[in-house]
Amino acid sequence: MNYPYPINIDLTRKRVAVIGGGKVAARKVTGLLDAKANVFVISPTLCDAIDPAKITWIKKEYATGDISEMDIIIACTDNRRVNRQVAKDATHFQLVNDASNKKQSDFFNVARVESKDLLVTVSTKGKSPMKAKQIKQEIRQWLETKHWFNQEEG
Ligand SMILES: C[C@@]1(CC(=O)O)C2=NC(=C\c3[nH]c(c(CCC(=O)O)c3CC(=O)O)Cc3[nH]c(c(CC(=O)O)c3CCC(=O)O)/C=C3\N/C(=C\2)[C@@H](CCC(=O)O)[C@]3(C)CC(=O)O)/[C@H]1CCC(=O)O
Ligand SMILES: NC(=O)c1ccc[n+]([C@@H]2O[C@H](COP(=O)([O-])OP(=O)(O)OC[C@H]3O[C@@H](n4cnc5c(N)ncnc54)[C@H](O)[C@@H]3O)[C@@H](O)[C@H]2O)c1
Repeated sequence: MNYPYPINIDLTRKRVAVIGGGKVAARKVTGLLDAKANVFVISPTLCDAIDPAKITWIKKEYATGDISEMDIIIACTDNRRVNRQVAKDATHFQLVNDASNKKQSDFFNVARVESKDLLVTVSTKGKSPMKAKQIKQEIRQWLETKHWFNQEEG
């Protein structure tokens, strides 16, 4: 992504589809539920880290048409062909993240440090997510030394 446009989105009135129910899906679902999004998981399986009571589980393999009513879509099955199909099926007014292919993504998820009155986000523009995670941890430590980040809040 050469020209990213960073924004904070209110997802409380949005429908977000996560395709796949594995480890990566679990991380994305956690962030989406923190943001109070209405989350739909389309996947034949759901890993233990996803609480079925907190999402709508559509227990099936992905098929074209499943995302037609969704605002935001995250494709994170372990099958790149399926993820590509999801990206192809999305219309121009839907936003898609293909977790297995940067080139097919309209947006990237970011690493974040958050407390009640502060949100710091980190992106390497897709180049190194591990580095983003590491930088996030260092920013958190730095904020703690300044007393700008209260662990109990965030
Ligand atoms: C920040 C974070 C947010 C989140 O996920 O919410 C995030 N990835 C995180 C972790 C992480 N990602 C990966 C590992 C294993 C690494 C290893 O083992 O070496 C770990 C570490 C872990 O799992 O601990 C591997 C990986 N990631 C991507 C690909 C595919 C590709 O590069 O095309 C592959 C290879 C898959 C494969 O091999 O097939 C792609 C993306 N990952 C992004 C975000 C976006 C760019 C962010 C940026 O601009 O910097 C982007 C482009 C799309 C997206 O996902 O939005 C979160 C840390 C959150 C935190 O902890 O704070
Ligand atoms: N972007 C990131 O942050 C990141 C990080 C690591 C890996 N990845 C990518 O994410 C992919 C998934 O990783 P994982 O560890 O979550 O895998 P996983 O094996 O834990 O989970 C895969 C999930 O996809 C589901 N699935 C498979 N076929 C499906 C279909 N046709 N329709 C719906 N669901 C289907 C499975 O049932 C399972 O729930 C990896 O292959 C890799 O390419 C992305």
